[in-house]
Amino acid sequence: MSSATRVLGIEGTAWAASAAVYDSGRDGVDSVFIETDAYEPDSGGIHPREAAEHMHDAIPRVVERALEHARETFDGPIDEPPVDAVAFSRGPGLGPCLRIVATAARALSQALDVSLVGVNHMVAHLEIGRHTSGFDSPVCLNASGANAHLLAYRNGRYRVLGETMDTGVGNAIDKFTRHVGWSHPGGPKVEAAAEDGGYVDLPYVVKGMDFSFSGIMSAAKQRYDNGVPVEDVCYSLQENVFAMLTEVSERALSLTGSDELVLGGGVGRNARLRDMLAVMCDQRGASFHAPDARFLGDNAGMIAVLGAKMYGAGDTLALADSRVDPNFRPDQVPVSWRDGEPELAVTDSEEERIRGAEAVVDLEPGANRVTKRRRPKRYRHPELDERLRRERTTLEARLTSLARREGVPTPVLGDVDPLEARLEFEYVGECDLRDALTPASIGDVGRHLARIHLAGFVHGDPTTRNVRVGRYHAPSNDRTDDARAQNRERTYLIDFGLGYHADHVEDYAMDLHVFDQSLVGTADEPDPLREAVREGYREVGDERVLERLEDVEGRGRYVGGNS
Ligand SMILES: C[C@@H](O)[C@H](NC(=O)OP(=O)(O)OC[C@H]1O[C@@H](n2cnc3c(N)ncnc32)[C@H](O)[C@@H]1O)C(=O)O
Ligand SMILES: [Fe+2]
Repeated sequence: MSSATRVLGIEGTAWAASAAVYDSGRDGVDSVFIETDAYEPDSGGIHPREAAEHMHDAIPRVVERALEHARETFDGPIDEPPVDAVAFSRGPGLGPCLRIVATAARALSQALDVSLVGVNHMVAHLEIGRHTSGFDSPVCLNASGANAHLLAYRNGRYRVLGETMDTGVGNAIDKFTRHVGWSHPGGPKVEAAAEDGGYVDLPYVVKGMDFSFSGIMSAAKQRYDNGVPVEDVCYSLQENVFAMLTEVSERALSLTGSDELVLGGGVGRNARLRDMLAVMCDQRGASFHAPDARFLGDNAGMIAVLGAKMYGAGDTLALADSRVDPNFRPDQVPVSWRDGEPELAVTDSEEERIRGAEAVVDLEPGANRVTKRRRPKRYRHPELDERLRRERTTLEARLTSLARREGVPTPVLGDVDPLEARLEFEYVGECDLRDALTPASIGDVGRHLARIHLAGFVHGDPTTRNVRVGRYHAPSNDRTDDARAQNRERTYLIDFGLGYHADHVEDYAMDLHVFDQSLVGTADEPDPLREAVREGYREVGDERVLERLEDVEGRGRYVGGNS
């Protein structure tokens, strides 16, 4: 008889004082007991000091309750501890709250004489979904209060494929509800009010794999102040914010080639968000999983479950190393418990029909033609859907031509039909850059991006799939230098559908950053390639953009490479 693993978990990063007992079961049927005491501010948002006072009072109570449960359900020898380990949330979260949780966890592990496991709260939000789904290697959307990001497992880490450029998604929604005078947490109230609402136009901001909520939130407050019914604002807020998250999730599936998506985090309790993700996955033939509501918002169950996996891998902490980390990022965690498990590979390339996240693309190399159609996305509100498809089609046509005028190889435009969201292009290149990652082509990309930035616009989605590489076949009447240098390899930028006019260094740096992250996500040894794109950029472009790029990466949100 193999013995079960039993772990007591403690959570208290922000609002939930929670303790849980995970039992892996002897017969393959596991169980999770969770006891939670929520902090509910009288007014305003979460006050860090009040939250810490709540943890101080409530953590001992919930831990006691979990321990009682562990003792009641323990059928081992009377002189043995009722669990194998104590796991706790080490971060990210509010420092004073984290320290109370850590102190309780250390004391308990010592009293019981069992191992101590330090869990990253964000990774716990995603592992619980992987655990309850049974999926092998899903992409995970984390939609929680203080965060919003997409993660995928690669080279022993969870990589951040995309994330919010400002606040977390829950906090953004909660800020709006504070503005209209509703108590915390606002998310469930927005969901309830949205049921009686209709659609009004609001901003929609997706930049490559990243997204931003600040513009849409100010606009929502303004609409409300101007007398738009709050139900309509709530409805439209949900439609736009969740469509942004769904769009980026789809892009992550497309980029990684995964056909599994799991959802985590407190905002995952929202039925409209789950519905959009399910519809998107259904439309592209992927599987979607959201864990039960009790595992979505902050809870110690997810801490205990991941704690058990880490304990199984021998990933425990010495007391001296058990400091908390309020800024603990998910990509800082060495994933000890998935050794030898499948990771997200890069998909194979040339099919005749490519289903990107954005559009269906029909390739006819023989006819030298590519037709791109932005099909309606069923998950999006029809009005929003139509607006995005039309805008992106027109912009893509315009920016593709503009880039050519700046000397950047792009496909020649054939036909444009904004109403049908259809574009026809010349077929260019022989393969995607992702299948021919050479420093020379990547240097080209650096120079190309620098040129369009100097011309005052960004590509918006410069990934290794949006660059084509191949020999240039000049038509016989083309007498340019390029035509004479026929044997030279050419690097084309395609898919300007997310491009926009911009004159801020920050936008240019973000453009480069998107490409940089795509290299990190695609190449096994990204570092020389990352250097090549910077060198190319430096030759043509503005040095300040490269300085800002370092800045962007130095903000700590983005950790690339294999370290
Ligand atoms: C660092 C950690 O402390 C933080 N946790 C956190 O913020 O709690 P979490 O339970 O994951 O998410 C809470 C958020 O989830 C939102 N929320 C809960 N139910 C919701 C609903 N039905 N619709 C929309 N939002 C909802 C709340 O408004 C709140 O903003 C995090 O994971 O970012
Ligand atoms: Fe959370």
